[in-house]
Amino acid sequence: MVIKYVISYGGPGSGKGTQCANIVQHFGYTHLSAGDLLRAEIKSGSENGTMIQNMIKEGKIVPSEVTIKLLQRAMQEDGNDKFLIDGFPRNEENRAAFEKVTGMEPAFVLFFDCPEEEMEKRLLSRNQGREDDNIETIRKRFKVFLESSLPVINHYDAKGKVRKIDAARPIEEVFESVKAIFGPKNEKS
Ligand SMILES: Nc1ncnc2c1ncn2[C@@H]1O[C@H](COP(=O)(O)OP(=O)(O)O)[C@@H](O)[C@H]1O
Ligand SMILES: Nc1ccn([C@@H]2O[C@H](COP(=O)(O)OP(=O)(O)O)[C@@H](O)[C@H]2O)c(=O)n1
Repeated sequence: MVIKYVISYGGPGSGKGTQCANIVQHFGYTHLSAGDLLRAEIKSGSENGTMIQNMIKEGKIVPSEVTIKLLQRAMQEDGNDKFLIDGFPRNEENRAAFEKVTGMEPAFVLFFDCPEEEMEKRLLSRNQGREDDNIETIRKRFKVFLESSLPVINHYDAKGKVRKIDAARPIEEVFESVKAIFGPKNEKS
């Protein structure tokens, strides 16, 4: 089976997860959120749980090998051939390590571009009880995003794979842009 994956990329609160849920409905991809997988790992009481929890509280990026193992396991268990990988890669090391381990590159990268003020507003009203949605951790996450995003985007840009979307618009409008990128031929019948 030939496996294909698309990356959902953007700052914290840019709306990646929200758009991924729409894409799953419309285009039949399996959504794999790196953040959700890491949070599930904390809950499962695994030996890495405490380390992951501390990193997330500080807005830091968990070592690649940990996140990659979780993604690979989820892909193997699912059995679909189309994956939407959300919140990964978060930095250049994430990207290079994943491609080395799997030997696969993404079909394309959806880049949800959103100003910080808007992302901050959304995160502060997200109400999912997340330990990292407080102003102190949010600022740290923005800093990490600013520092780590450019090399990742530049890498994919050089390969012509970045599809930049203005994510500051209402959810439905953003999804119209997403649909135009996936194209009518990929819609579920
Ligand atoms: N286009 C949008 N306009 C307004 N609010 C949005 C939009 N997209 C997402 N949201 C809301 O903002 C918050 C963060 O969105 P989410 O999809 O969780 O972001 P991310 O996965 O990028 O961190 C959620 O509460 C979501 O309902
Ligand atoms: N590839 C990843 C993705 C998330 N994470 C951690 O998980 C946190 C939350 O990521 P997320 O993708 O669920 O949420 P947002 O920060 O995009 O809102 C990040 O701030 C990191 O601490 C990570 O370490 N490595």
